[in-house]
Amino acid sequence: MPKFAANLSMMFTEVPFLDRFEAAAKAGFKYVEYLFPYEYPAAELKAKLDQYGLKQVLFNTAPGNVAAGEWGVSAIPGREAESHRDIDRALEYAIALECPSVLVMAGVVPDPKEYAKYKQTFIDNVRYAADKFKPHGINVMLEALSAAVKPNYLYASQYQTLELIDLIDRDNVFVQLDYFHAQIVEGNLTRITDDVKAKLGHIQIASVPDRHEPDEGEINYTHIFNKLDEIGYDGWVGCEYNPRGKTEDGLVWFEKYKNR
Ligand SMILES: O=C(O)C(=O)[C@@H](O)CO
Ligand SMILES: [Mg+2]
Repeated sequence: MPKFAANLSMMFTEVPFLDRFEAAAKAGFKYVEYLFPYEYPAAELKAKLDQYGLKQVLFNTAPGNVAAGEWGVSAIPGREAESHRDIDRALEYAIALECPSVLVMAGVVPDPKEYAKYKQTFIDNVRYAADKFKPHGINVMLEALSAAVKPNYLYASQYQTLELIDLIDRDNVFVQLDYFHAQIVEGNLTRITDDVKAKLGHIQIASVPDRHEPDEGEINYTHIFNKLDEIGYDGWVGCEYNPRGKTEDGLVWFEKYKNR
């Protein structure tokens, strides 16, 4: 059965960020992921992980100017120096946190006519990340985002992710398959799982359409978790959902998985 990671950006938001490590551990999680570590010194975050016996499995490169609609800068032509700085900073955190994977955020493409330039910029910057991460055994994740969450993000389909990975041509770049986005964009989740399995590096889950616990809505997660066992997936599954109510109250689905 999959190893589940609590997403501390979305779960346990009843308490301040630094208290969410304890809350996740108390709820039975052994692994955590979250969007960004950069507001805190890495040593402070590592101390929290160690104190509660947790392993960090994923975080993202910096998002750029979120208030201005940005969601990553690594695809934006002219922002290469900033992208490289963000990647270098992410690497420092990944080493300090002993985190095996970092999602390199691409960014939105404001004008579809510019798409090819953005795509090539992203390919070049991800190659930079992959080459910097490689000696440390750290992997780069690429995640397709649905327009429902981030309109005009560089890529929305799992098949675009696969094409990008092919073009980037580095052996430490993998698919981060978020079933929430994949269901909205293309469905066919069983086939998608088979199609990406050779390059599958990380998974995220939530119900569709409401992005709640994985026990309601369009996706049959019992089937998905069995499918992940069938393909021999041994990575992590990030619980990237907005709890319906109090986080702990929504964890009934997790009971049978929590000792893994
Ligand atoms: O939005 C998501 O889904 C994510 O996983 C974020 O980390 C990146 O947009
Ligand atoms: Mg996601």
